Amino acid sequence: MQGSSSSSFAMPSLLPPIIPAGAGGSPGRRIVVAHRLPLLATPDKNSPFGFAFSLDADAIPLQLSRGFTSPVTYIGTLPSPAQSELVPSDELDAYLMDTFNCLPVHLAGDRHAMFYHGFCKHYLWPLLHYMQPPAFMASSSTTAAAAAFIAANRQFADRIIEVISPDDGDLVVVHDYHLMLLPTFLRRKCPHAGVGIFLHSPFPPDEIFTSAAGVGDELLRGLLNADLVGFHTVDYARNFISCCARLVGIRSAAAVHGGGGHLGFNYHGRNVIVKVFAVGIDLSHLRATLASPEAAAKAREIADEYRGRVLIVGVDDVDVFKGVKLKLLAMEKFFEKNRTFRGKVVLVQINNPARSHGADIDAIRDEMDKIAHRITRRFAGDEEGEGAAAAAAPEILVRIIDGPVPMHEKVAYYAAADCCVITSVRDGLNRIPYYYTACREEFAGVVPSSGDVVPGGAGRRRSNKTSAVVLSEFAGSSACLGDGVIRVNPWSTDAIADAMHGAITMAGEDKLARHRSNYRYLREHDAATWAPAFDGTLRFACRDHAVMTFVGLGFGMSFRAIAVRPEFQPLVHRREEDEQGGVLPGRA
Ligand SMILES: O=P(O)(O)OC[C@H]1O[C@@H](O)[C@H](O)[C@@H](O)[C@@H]1O
Repeated sequence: MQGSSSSSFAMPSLLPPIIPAGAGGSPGRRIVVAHRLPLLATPDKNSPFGFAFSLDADAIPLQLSRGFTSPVTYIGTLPSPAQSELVPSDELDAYLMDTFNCLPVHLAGDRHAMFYHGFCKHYLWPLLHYMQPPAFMASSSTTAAAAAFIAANRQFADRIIEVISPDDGDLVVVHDYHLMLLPTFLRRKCPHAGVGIFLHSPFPPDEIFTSAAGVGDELLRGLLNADLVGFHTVDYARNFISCCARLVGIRSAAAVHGGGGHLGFNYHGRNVIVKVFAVGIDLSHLRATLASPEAAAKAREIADEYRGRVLIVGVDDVDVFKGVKLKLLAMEKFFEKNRTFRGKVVLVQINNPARSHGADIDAIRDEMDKIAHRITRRFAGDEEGEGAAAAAAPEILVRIIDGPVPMHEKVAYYAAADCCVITSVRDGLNRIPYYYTACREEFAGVVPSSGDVVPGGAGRRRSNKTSAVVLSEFAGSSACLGDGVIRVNPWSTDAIADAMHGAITMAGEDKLARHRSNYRYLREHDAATWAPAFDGTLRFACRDHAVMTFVGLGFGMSFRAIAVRPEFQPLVHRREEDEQGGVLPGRA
């Protein structure tokens, strides 16, 4: 029984090919572990489980598994709301494994809430986004949240232990910050496991990370218990290395440069490689979405609705770090500064549903609504200049769409937009500029160009195979796209407003050159390129596992006394036991 898909059009197979071990692919399986399984769950009375399941094509771990040449097993929690509502059973586990290669981790409701909302989203997420968490450490609820985080990471590791066979070449690929402690638990029970972890979040400088008193060093050790630690950018990798030097005592002099553009540590006699990997978008899946009748119909609807106006698009999670308030304030400034554009430019801001909750999330929504209404109140119907008579009086200048918006509608907005604006104050990568650029290229022709309302563009129909991206310098993707984007400091609303103006009035050749440069990057770094790169480095990092000997604590290590929070104490005690002759992480 296959769960119903969220969209009605046909998709190419999303699962990586099933290749029997030893049949030409890399040996062993890849056990891909993430907080969530790459599944969608919709309530379904006809299903024995109460939910119908389908693969979630937008799940990053699924997209990034496309390039593996080994069979893949996914481990993670069930999608919401199944995670909290479904009663675990062997039948369910067997069904998900048989149908989707998915093995669920059943975290009890309270534990999951404390793990995810309590520790991950309210503590780790701000910390990794360079925010010190002072209130957290004093709170008593924190102890429970930290304990849930530890217990959840252990439970994930236990699930891996049930299926891993290191001697057959199985390797574990862990996604993201929720599971930073997982390698510690896994290595205790399975010292020879080959483990790589990729952080999709930023990683802060040591000055910030030290504020996680009594927690940070164990998180670092968790990462160091992997064989490969991957990041989006060189800055995050460098920050991680300086945190390791400061909190765990690994002297940077002990880090050795590897041939493949990576840094290597010797941690307890084991090689640990730190490396940057490009994460792109799944172009083949995007093309299938763009080819759907739903996308074309939506694109035509958008073109009709915004005909004669320049469309700016923004798509963001509702999250304090996405800088959406700054974006709206900049839009207000843009209309203040550019009277001739009043009535001729509209911002459509799509808010993805928040995955967490709290006063900060509610506050963002309220502020966005207030600013959007104020912009319309101040500037709607106030247009002037040559096109004033012709332009229909706009009802709104900023339209906020509070998600969920299906992918086929998002791609239609991207394809129709003359400019995309992302103003995160801190962001691991942010692939929205990638999607926008790809949709402009791949969907050209379906949506009429609005070039005729841009000064200098009158009378000319510009090709849609062009795009303009205004991107925060604090988003990881700005380092990847380089000069293809107009880079801004999002803390300056003047700078954003000027960048928006620059983007929509940019000379055609300049715009085309930037678009081509961005699109080339997307083609060269398709999501399918991640797995071979990560897998190859992981296998290289694990090459000595079979013959590893204990090098000794003295090598490149010096420990200093760090006060450890009580809930993290069990980890430390175990480590001390290990160092006294037990199972030392990575020791043969
Ligand atoms: O918000 P969550 O559920 O903790 O998920 C975090 C991840 O969410 C993804 O959407 C982002 O692309 C990642 O960069 C990020 O790390």
